[in-house]
Order: sequence, then C-alpha cells, then structure tokens
Amino acid sequence: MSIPGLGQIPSQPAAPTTRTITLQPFWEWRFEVPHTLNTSSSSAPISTTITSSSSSGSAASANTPTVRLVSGTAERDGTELAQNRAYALPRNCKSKILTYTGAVLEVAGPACDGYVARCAAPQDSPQLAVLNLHFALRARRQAASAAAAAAAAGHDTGGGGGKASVAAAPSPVPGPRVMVCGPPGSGKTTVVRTLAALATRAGAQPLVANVDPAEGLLALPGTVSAAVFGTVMDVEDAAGGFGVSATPSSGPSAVPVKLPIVYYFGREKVEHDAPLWRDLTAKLASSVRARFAADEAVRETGLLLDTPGVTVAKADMEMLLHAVREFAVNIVVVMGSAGIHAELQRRLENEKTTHGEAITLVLLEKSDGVAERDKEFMKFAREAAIKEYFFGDAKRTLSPFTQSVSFDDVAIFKTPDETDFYDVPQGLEPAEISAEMSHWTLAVMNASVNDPPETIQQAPVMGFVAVADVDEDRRRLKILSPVSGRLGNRPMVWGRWPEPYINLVG
Ligand SMILES: Nc1ncnc2c1ncn2[C@@H]1O[C@H](COP(=O)(O)OP(=O)(O)OP(=O)(O)O)[C@@H](O)[C@H]1O
Repeated sequence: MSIPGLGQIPSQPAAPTTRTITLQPFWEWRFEVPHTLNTSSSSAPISTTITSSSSSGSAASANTPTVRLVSGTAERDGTELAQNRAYALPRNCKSKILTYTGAVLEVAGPACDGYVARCAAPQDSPQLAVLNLHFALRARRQAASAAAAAAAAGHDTGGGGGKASVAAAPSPVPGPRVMVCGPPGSGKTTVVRTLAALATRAGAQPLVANVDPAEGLLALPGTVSAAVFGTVMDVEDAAGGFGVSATPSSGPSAVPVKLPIVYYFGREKVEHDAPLWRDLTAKLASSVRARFAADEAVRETGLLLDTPGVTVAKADMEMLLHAVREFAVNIVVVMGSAGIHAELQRRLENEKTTHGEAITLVLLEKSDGVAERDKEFMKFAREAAIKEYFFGDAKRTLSPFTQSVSFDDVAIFKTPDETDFYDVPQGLEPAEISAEMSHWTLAVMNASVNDPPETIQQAPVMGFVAVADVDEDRRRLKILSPVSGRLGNRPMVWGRWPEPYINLVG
C-alpha cells in the first residue's frame, strides 16, 4: 500500500482467499478441515493450480472453508454437488471430492489442508471398483424386481381360482444384502456411504445398517442402527450424511430426514459384551426383515451393512459370520485385506443364505486416500455428535429442555463397568445415582420402567438425554432432553460409551 507523502509501507502480501482446483476424470481433491480453524490466515498447502481472486460471491462464511463446483460434475462419497452452490466444508472432517467427468472447484475461506490425487487412467483409481460394484448391485436389484414381478404374476394367474389362489405367495427374495468389512481404517464406511448414495441417485431405497458401536449411524456412538436411505444425503455433514443431523428434530433440516431404528449397546467394542452385541444385531436384523416384508422398493434394493474393523482373529471372524447369518448377507465386500478375504472365503464357501443363495466374496483395494483418524479426532467427532444432537449445527439451532427431577422419579439402569471378558453376558443393574453420572448421555428406552432389565436392555432407543448436574444433597438431577415431557415414564440406560462430554449447559 502506498500513502502519499509517507512512501511505501511494507505490508504482508494478501493471502489468497479463493483457490481454483482443476480435476481430470477420476481425480480426487482430498481435504482435511481441523476442528479449530485459524481464520486469520488463508494460505493453504494445496498442490494444485491456485489462482487468487476476490470473494466467490458464495455463501462462504469467513469462518468456514467452502467448496463450489464451478463446472463439470463432482461428488462427495456418492452425493453430487450442485453447480455454483457454496458448500461449507465441515469441521473435523477428512474426506474427498471426486469427479468422474472432470471438474473445476473453487475453495474459499480459511485454510484447510488438501491435495489433488491424480491418476493416469480410470483403471488406476480405487473408485472404479466401487463404481463397478454399484453397477453389479444395480443389476441384481433389477433381477430381484423382475423375479418378484414374475412371481406375483404367476401367483395371480396360476391358481385360476383353484387352491393355489388361496395359498399365500412366497415371500420374494430381497435385493442384494451387502456386508462391507475389513481392518480398522480401511474405508468401510466410505464405501457403504458411497454405495448408498449411488443407489439413491438411481432411484433405489437401500436399507443401511451399522453394527459398529464405536461410531453411530444416524445416532450417537454406542449404538447399532439401521435406516432407509431414499433421499439425498447432506454433503456438509462431517459424517457425510450418516450423522445425527440427518434425523428428525424440532428444527428444520437441510435435507430430508431419515428415520433410524436404534439399539443401545453402551460400549465401544463388541468384545466388551459380545453376547449383548449378538442379541442386538439379531434384533436389528429382525427389524430389517420386517422392513423388507413391508416395503417392496426397499426389499428390491436390499441392504448395505457397515461393520467394526477386524483382524483374522477367531473372535472377529465369528462376529462377522454372526452378522452374515443374521442379515442373510449374500455379498461380502472385504476392504484391502487378502488375509481376511481368504479366511472368510474358507468359512463361507459351503454356506447358503436363508434364501438358498451362495455367498459371494469381493476383495476391494483400500484407497490410499483413506485418512487416519487419531484418538483426538474421534473424541472430537463424538463430542460434536452429542452437541449436535442437543443443540443442532450451524444450519439449525435446537433448543433442548432442561428439567429438574427427583432421584425417586426416574428409573436409571447401568451397564456394568468395563470387563475384559469376551463371552460373559453383562446384564443391566439399577444405577445408584451420584455425581459420577454428571455429563453422561443416557439412552431413553422404548420400554416400561416395570419391564425386566433384559427387556429394557434390548428395547429400541427413543432418544437420548444428558445429565447436566447431580445434586446429591437435594437428591435432584438436572437433565437436558431434546423434547419436553416426563422422563419418569421410560427407563433410561447409563452406558459406558460415548464417554462423558463437557458440561453442555454450564
Ligand atoms: N479417498 C479418500 N480421500 C480422502 N479421505 C478419504 C478417502 N477415503 C476415505 N477417506 C476418509 O478416511 C477416513 C476413514 O474412512 P472410513 O471411515 O471409511 O474408514 P473405516 O474403515 O470405516 O474406519 P473405521 O474402521 O474406523 O470404522 C474418513 O474420514 C473418510 O472420509
């Protein structure tokens, strides 16, 4: 800057506020937004064509990096970006924007790390196998639909008013039931999310289920859950549309909400209570079957199942086999582990599903873009999910209710403390309410307070509340809940996972 009379005042060169990123087909822009952003500088280590320009004219907030698709087509994990709309890149997020056709992106706002992953030809991209898998599943879905139509036509005409017309039509075989498994951090959830989004884009309605309690699907961590994905997912969600913000709440939602069925495990790892996990996954599978029976479009699309990270250890393999059997899985996708693939192949080669189908195994290459998420990243993601559940996010603010209740007016059960035992059933025990309970989230169960503990433990979750404060002297609890209403009518469960969050109200 030059001020007349004062000469040249040295100044910092203006940092670029907008970067243009040009992607060829099958290239990815891989980005990482930290959970705290330095908004004072916007220099970014992006290994791509960087041009400087003024504001993009988008909805870019000064505090949030945004990405805008200027031309071409691009998507985040299967969900397309609309052209010329600025999407906020969520905090604490590691992900990618991929193009099949080529695209120009404009990234604006505070710095976030990112680089372009180039590939010489589509066949060099690990994404091609995912795309091919999607087309193979689509063919199977069409076959399931045609078989169901033929069976229905045969049933209508075959009886001719005779005995056959009185008999019930056999229940049609659902579309493909796909389980995605592999070592921790191999890109399982990303593949499930991508296949779900691609199916939805093709007009199908996949049932997506998660049996990994470490992270939640449309629910807080510590749960196993399932939901129909018949509508677009939110690309601005850190969890790419699998987060709690995609569920019904008292506020408006940017994308159509999904209605999950949720069971509460209350622990991080399956081995902390394998018998309970088996029971809950069996219950979830039974809900999936019920949904298939009731909804033709969902049945014909089938299931996409996300699983916990595993090794070839016997206990892990048995856990996966349990899921295969319960969900009548007929396609097992193994991410980046020839060892797990070989072991499952050996164990499943003579198995048939309950519909009499052979089980197909597919080994997919792990993308070199799968990002490492350390303990701090995962902790922040859990905290953010809890906060978002009660208070909403940048796009919708929720106002939770705070209630003060007497110790005597609530029924709280506790998951016993962590044990190293793998196969010993762990029941629920009545919780002794104390200050130790402060800042924990409790699951509100769809059961009666008079039900036996086993029934309560295996009931679906209605929602969650957070214990804001415990006053032992006055024997009162301060509880934060997303809706108003008496809490004493339903039993609540105090699990071991997710761990306590910082004071939500103080
Ligand atoms: N090609 C890619 N480029 C950039 N980031 C990616 C890519 N693929 C996956 N990721 C990111 O890597 C992280 C881990 O991926 P993902 O959650 O799919 O792995 P996972 O196997 O399900 O992990 P876990 O075993 O912990 O459940 C996620 O943040 C995801 O968005």
